[in-house]
Amino acid sequence: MFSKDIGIDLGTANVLIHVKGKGVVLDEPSVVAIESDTKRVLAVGDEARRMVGRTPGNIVAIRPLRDGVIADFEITEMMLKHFINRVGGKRWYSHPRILICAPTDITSVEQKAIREAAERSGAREVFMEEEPKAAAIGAGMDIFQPSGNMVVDIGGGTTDVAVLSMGDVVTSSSIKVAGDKFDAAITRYIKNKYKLLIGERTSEEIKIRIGSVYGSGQENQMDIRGRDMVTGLPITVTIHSGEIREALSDPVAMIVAAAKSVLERTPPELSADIIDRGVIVTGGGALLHGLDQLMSDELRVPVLIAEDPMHCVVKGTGVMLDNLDKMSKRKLS
Ligand SMILES: Nc1ncnc2c1ncn2[C@@H]1O[C@H](COP(=O)(O)OP(=O)(O)OP(=O)(O)O)[C@@H](O)[C@H]1O
Repeated sequence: MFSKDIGIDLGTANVLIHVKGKGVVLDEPSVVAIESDTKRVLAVGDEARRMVGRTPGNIVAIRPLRDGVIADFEITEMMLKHFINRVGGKRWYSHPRILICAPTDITSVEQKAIREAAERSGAREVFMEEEPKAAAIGAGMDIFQPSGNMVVDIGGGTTDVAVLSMGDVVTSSSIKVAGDKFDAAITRYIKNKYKLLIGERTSEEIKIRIGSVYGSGQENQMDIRGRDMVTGLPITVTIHSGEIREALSDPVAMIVAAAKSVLERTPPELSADIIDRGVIVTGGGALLHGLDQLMSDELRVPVLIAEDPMHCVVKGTGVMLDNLDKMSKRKLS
């Protein structure tokens, strides 16, 4: 019988929802546009994102989850409820079970509040799972055997590195260096080199279109527009992949260091498994050109980019929902 269990990847950059039997039904940015004086919500998701950096004074487009933590709890709750209701509408007559993967570093108070928000949206039961676990399962790893599996999930706010065995995390590290820090590094580089101010969305677009972290011959260029810091006027500058590589070298080195530190703390038997199976990279950051070659050079183990890396966590929630009764699960108190 069709069940309405749903899995949610509540990410700092994107929220994805998986409905059992239907697959991924929602994939939208974690952005809410509100009227600052009345606090009225004007738009959520894609529509709100189009407003980032382009709103008049009384409208603000907010990313309520930033740097892997909940920066604005009230808005996060509103956004979560909005998305759950959008997916379920009035059809939640059989109250669903909801499994949520939230950022790794949120506090127990925040976890409790997320659960309550989901319950108020009609959930019968709410479960929370660790993001790297869902990412590994969604990437197709069998983490329930007594063998080592290593996943590096590079999202918007955080990079989570974990070695999993027998269904649980053995060694891990979570750092607040991921897609947002890449964008900030690009903004800084262009400001210093060209005295050009660009917006958050432009730096993300540069990263996605010509970003590269490994000099492999595939060089691209892009014309960017922004405000000249000296004249104050709009100008266009052409930038190249090599420059973005330079801009991203520090944050990428921090991710490599986090992965090395996890490998160094991993028991030798599990390390041997990782050499055989390789490290899997998930999350939007996995799409950065050349990341697999760079990491594999640095870590000296095979590194593979997951198929459809931005959907791994939510796909993992789908698999976990199928096994909810069998799997060891952590229900919030
Ligand atoms: N082609 C691409 N190349 C590089 N980065 C990309 C690409 N596409 C998306 N991204 C980046 O991926 C990030 C979003 O990834 P993802 O949706 O996995 O994060 P999230 O799950 O919301 O974040 P978190 O795991 O921190 O909660 C953004 O920073 C985005 O700019």
